[in-house]
Amino acid sequence: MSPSPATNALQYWLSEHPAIVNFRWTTTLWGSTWYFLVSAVALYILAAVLLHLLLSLLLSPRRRVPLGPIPAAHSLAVSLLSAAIFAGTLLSAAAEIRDTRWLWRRRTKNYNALQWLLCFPIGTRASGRVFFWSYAFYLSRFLHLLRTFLVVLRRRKLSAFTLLNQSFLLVTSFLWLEFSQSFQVLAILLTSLLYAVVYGYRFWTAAGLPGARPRFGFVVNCQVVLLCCNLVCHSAVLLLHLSGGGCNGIGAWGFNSVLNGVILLLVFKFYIGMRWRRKRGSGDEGVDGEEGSHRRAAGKEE
Ligand SMILES: CC(C)(COP(=O)(O)OP(=O)(O)OC[C@H]1O[C@@H](n2cnc3c(N)ncnc32)[C@H](O)[C@@H]1OP(=O)(O)O)[C@@H](O)C(=O)NCCC(=O)NCCSC(=O)CC(=O)O
Repeated sequence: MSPSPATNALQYWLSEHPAIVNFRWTTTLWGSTWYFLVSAVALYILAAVLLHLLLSLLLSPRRRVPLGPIPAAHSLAVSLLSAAIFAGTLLSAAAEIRDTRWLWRRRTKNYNALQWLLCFPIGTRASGRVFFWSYAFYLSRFLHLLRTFLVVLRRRKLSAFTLLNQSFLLVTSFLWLEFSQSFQVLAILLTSLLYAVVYGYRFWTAAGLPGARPRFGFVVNCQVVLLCCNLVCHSAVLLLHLSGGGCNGIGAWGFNSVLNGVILLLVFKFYIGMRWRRKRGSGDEGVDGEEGSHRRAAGKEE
């Protein structure tokens, strides 16, 4: 059975368009220099802290800044963009495996698609389809950062975790491209799927769509699942690196593993604390999603 015109169009726009196939990570691309990365992270942290301090000086701690439909629109935009990145990466990875399998097989016998997803052959360059989507993921981080400012305005909350987590993710996605790091295809698939689900949920609850009931611990539960999957994949990368001919970008991978380990510890600490508080019967703002805690707070204020 031949694919439908809609499937063909999707395939073309997500994995066969010349801009995708001929993509190359070069210093002429927006955001591709170390100077830009360091400035962006510093500016983000500074702007978030300044906004938080400014609001603390100008408004009482319980006063929230109403933002109307902006948080819901932002959640919808992040969710749709993440779903597009997920679909693009999936189709591009399939096309890349189909087109380059012969090349890796020539170098290493029995090298299969799963191994390629976990461990790029040494000498892999940041060009072609999957790196196009890696760049799209890196750019999408900037849209993602806006949420920190929306949370500061609406919930009057700024946690060190958020600053750390968002900065780490920006650095991680830059390193993926800069060092053609192994495992990035799987990491993008898992992370963009998580964003599509978490932000879809945030949009759904914010817009009050049918069945929109904030669920206790939804975001942190999703986070724990993702980080556990990452842990399993990281172990597999290490195993392949040590047992085979080595994986490309292993230095960047080691650095990202440390960042991931720090986030994993913070999330687990938060998760255990949240469960423990729930057991003792005291609620915790923010564990059932932004919209739920916002609505509770709004209810208290009204
Ligand atoms: C789940 C997320 C969508 C959450 O993102 P957000 O956009 O809400 O941003 P955020 O950073 O402000 O996170 C806030 C949420 O974290 C949860 N949370 C967990 N631990 C927390 C802690 N210690 N302090 C405060 N909040 C904490 C809360 O439930 C809160 O949700 P709320 O505010 O609703 O209560 C995602 O950003 C995330 O954290 N992903 C896990 C890290 C990740 O993706 N790693 C992949 C890297 S792959 C990789 O690195 C591969 C490689 O090594 O190469």
